[in-house]
Amino acid sequence: MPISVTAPSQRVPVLPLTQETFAPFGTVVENPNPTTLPPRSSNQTAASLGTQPPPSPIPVVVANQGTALKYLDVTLQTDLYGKAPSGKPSRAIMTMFVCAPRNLRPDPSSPEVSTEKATSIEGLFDVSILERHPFTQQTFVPMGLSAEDPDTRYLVLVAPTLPVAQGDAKTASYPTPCPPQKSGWGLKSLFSRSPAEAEKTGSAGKGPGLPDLANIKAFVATGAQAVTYAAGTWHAPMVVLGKRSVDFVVTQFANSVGDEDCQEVEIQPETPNGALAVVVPKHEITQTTALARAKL
Ligand SMILES: NC(=O)NC(O)C(=O)O
Repeated sequence: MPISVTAPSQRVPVLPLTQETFAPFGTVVENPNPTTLPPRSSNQTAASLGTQPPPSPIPVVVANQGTALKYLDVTLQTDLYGKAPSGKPSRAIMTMFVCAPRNLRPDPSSPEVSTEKATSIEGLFDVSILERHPFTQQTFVPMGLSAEDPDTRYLVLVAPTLPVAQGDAKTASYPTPCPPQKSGWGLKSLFSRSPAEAEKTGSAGKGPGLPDLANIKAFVATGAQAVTYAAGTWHAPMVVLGKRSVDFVVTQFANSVGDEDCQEVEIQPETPNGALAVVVPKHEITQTTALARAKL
């Protein structure tokens, strides 16, 4: 039976999904430099690279006889099952989630769509459940989408983990790896992708605490972005927006021990009319935000 937690009524705005904003929760997997093509590209407008890889925040090498750029360690595959109480070994698994678009609730505070002041909000998504995989990262790779497709986007909803007092009854039963030591964390280590550095950040597990609902974050992802939830990161089940289902290839580790693979909390509203609701803007609004960001 999942644990139930009460959430105060709250409206959560969506943020564009970037490496920087998502760093405390995992990684965004995307082409780090879409305007740079491989050296032996037939596209004449591409920057000429010769045999040297371009400067990049993510290590990159030229591969495939000069016809490819290979970015290294675009996300870490974290297996912490060695610390699981059952001792049952894990295996790397790949699954496919075929996700239907979610229904959004109309925003009661928006003006009528027929008036001149048409609303910029598509609707509200009520968060009713969060889950985490304490011993593994989980990577969702959308298939067959384009970054510009107005009919498909998806939401990535994540929450930090609350610290726990020893003996906290609600979380005591949850098997989790030890929380990482925070000393020595800095911006550099947060953005580093080397396994040693990752041990100091979220990839070493987040500890047994419940989700910090006051600090839940909502990101809107495009079809050109995949997302990795770091081990132990509280997140909502996938929320596809738009008109069509989206297929995601999902990679992670698992050992088939129920609460070592997945733990859930149900979110109850504090009052009958209150809800933890993500405010979903219309597609044009998020596109404009992304464009403005690209021009900075
Ligand atoms: N994220 C999501 O949609 N689902 C899961 O994490 C799962 O393992 O079921």
